[in-house]
Amino acid sequence: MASASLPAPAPGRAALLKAFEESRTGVRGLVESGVSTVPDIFRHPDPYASIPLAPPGASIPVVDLSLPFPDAAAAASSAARTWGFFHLINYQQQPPAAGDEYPARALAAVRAFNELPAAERAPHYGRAVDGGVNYSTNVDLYNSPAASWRDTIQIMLGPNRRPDLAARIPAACSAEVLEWEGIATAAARAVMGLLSEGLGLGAAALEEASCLEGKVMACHYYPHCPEPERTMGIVPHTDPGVLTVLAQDHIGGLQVKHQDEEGRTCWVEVKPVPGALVINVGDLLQVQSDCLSQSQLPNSSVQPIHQIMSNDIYPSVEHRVTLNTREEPRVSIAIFFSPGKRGDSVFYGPLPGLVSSENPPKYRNFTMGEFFGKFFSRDFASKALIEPFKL
Ligand SMILES: O=C(O)CCC(=O)C(=O)O
Ligand SMILES: [Fe+2]
Repeated sequence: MASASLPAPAPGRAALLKAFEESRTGVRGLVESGVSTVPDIFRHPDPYASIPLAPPGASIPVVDLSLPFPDAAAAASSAARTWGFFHLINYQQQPPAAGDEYPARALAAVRAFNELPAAERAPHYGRAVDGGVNYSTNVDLYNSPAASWRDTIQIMLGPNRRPDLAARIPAACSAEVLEWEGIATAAARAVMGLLSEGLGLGAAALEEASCLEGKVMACHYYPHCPEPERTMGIVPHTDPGVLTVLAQDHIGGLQVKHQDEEGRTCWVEVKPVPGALVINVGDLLQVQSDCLSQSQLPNSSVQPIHQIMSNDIYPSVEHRVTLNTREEPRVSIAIFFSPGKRGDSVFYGPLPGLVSSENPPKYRNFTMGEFFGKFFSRDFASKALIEPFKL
């Protein structure tokens, strides 16, 4: 019996991902090739469903670093408790000189790299983390049900920073992003001081717990999208670290989940504020407060040596990036700070000073290896990261 020849089956998601990945030019490469629709692998079922947008005028709090320390600490602590997010202003001691404005210079340099000809970007494309730098589309590309419209240069700044790191970062932005690292780290140090103070731990607690030493920078480029309603820039997620310092350009799109006084949940836009950084609490600050070193335990009794976790006092709040119809791309640079002390015998868990019989610990202790192992084996879109550590 003669069989009519059937059309070849449409390639499955795995084959489409493979073809996309082999182009080595990211989402920007799709835009360069002239796509006028969002390819299937980037389509989200209904990206903007479910939770409403907050009315215009709603916004995250502002913390002014030029206020006297106790006032700034009270403002940061209140913002972190109620929103998990705030704008930080007056974080640079001196206004930047003309032509030397940061973070604008770093954002422009990241944009310049992403807009180099495809043949110059492609050699950088890859997912390996051992080189200290990678450039790819979505760190969770193979773990998530739908890809997002974003390319990222990821830079491992510490601990175990490579001595040749500067040479491994694309030359188009290397000097600028490393200059920005210094300024952003100074801002993070100041904010950690405020937040530690706000927990009643004294200003030095987070820094002493090595929370400025673990650093990953993610330089995001969100190309213009032909169908912004079909996909996302970043799906709703929480950040894994202790604290995130984010610089964004003028485009906007970041939104934070927030519950108002009447208990209604909505997405609040984080509109770009010139001269402000966006600061947010990460999962480890929500959870952690107590770091234990087995090697320092006399007679196996437990002696806390680091205390950094807030036992849910500072929540790590979901956020996402939406796309818009503007022709321009969006650029942002996030630095995720986390504890630099990572040995198998170094444990993190709720701070003894914050727990009592009325306020029992909500999480068990864990190592950074266990924590980041969970982070890299899941897709972005879940709050599931800290669930396994809940008591
Ligand atoms: O680009 C942004 O505004 C946010 C980026 C972000 O949430 C992240 O990298 O975790
Ligand atoms: Fe994030």
